[in-house]
Amino acid sequence: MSTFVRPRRSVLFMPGSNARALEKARSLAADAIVIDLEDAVAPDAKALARQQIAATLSEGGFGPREVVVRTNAADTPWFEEDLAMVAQASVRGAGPDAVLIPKVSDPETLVTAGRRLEALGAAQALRVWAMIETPIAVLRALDIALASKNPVTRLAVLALGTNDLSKETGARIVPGRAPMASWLSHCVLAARAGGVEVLDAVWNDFRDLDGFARECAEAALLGFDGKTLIHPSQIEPCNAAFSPPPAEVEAARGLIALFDRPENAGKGVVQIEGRMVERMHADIARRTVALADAIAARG
Ligand SMILES: CC(C)(COP(=O)(O)OP(=O)(O)OC[C@H]1O[C@@H](n2cnc3c(N)ncnc32)[C@H](O)[C@@H]1OP(=O)(O)O)[C@@H](O)C(=O)NCCC(=O)NCCSC(=O)C[C@H](O)C(=O)O
Ligand SMILES: [Mg+2]
Repeated sequence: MSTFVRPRRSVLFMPGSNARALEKARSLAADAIVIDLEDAVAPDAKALARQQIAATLSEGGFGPREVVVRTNAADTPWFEEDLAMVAQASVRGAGPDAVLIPKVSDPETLVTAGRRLEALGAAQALRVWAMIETPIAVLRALDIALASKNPVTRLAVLALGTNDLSKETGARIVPGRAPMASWLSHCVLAARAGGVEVLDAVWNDFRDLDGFARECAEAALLGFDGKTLIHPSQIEPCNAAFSPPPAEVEAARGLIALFDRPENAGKGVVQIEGRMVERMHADIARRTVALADAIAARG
């Protein structure tokens, strides 16, 4: 049985209006980059940023990095043009891998956006990612995640936005994130129920790499696939936190081999050095190995 995994450990945001950052992104070790048209671009710079992003997409050169464009929110005057730019790039064969829609608060927004992409002729391969960053979005995270079952939505990933959540709720962003911990776990659970991946939110204090490393470790324990980032210095510690450690990969290979032995073919449970392992552990092990192999393939 083969398991396909696309690493999304480190997902770096950059303003679509920042040519230097866009150029740098081609050589950074992030698994994915998100070129932003929303918060990182001032209202009077939106049109220019859109043009710059279209040109950047045409130029390409991002190698194995997944390329994502964040539009403005669906209820803003910029959304239609943002989506059209992405769709047109996609029609030219120079589209990003995905479009990230901020402030998604219900599944209907994803259905409408998906239909619009279809009408604009966007390639089927273009995926949609949704930001969960409003109180209603957290409360409806399961409905939003389950929208992935409707192919028109193209939904593949949920990304948390704790800056907006803090703004909307008054909950503070503090080390350990106790005020938001239940929301984060709830969103991980919802994403898994919907069969989509889920990314933790950004860490704003980009000079504090120790605090950042602690938050990455917490996010990995919570079950996030990776974390969104704002600065290149965050990539390496983030990749380290979300990569399976070599000992875990070795143990996973051993476990798979054990279940593959002819004498264990009919067994649902075996033991390794006094520890019970079931076939579900072999499934987890296959994912670990697939992720490790995909990371190794990136060099
Ligand atoms: C935060 C920054 C404005 C800091 O930028 P800067 O002052 O240029 O930092 P440095 O001098 O330390 O930069 C060193 C070099 O690295 C390049 N750089 C910096 N940031 C990026 C980046 N994000 N991508 C690519 N390259 C980057 C600089 O150009 C320097 O290069 P060099 O010239 O070779 O020395 C800046 O980091 C920044 O703009 N970050 C991204 C901000 C952003 O996109 N924000 C929106 C997403 S976060 C969000 O929306 C939250 C969410 O929605 C929520 O609700 O929580
Ligand atoms: Mg936000």
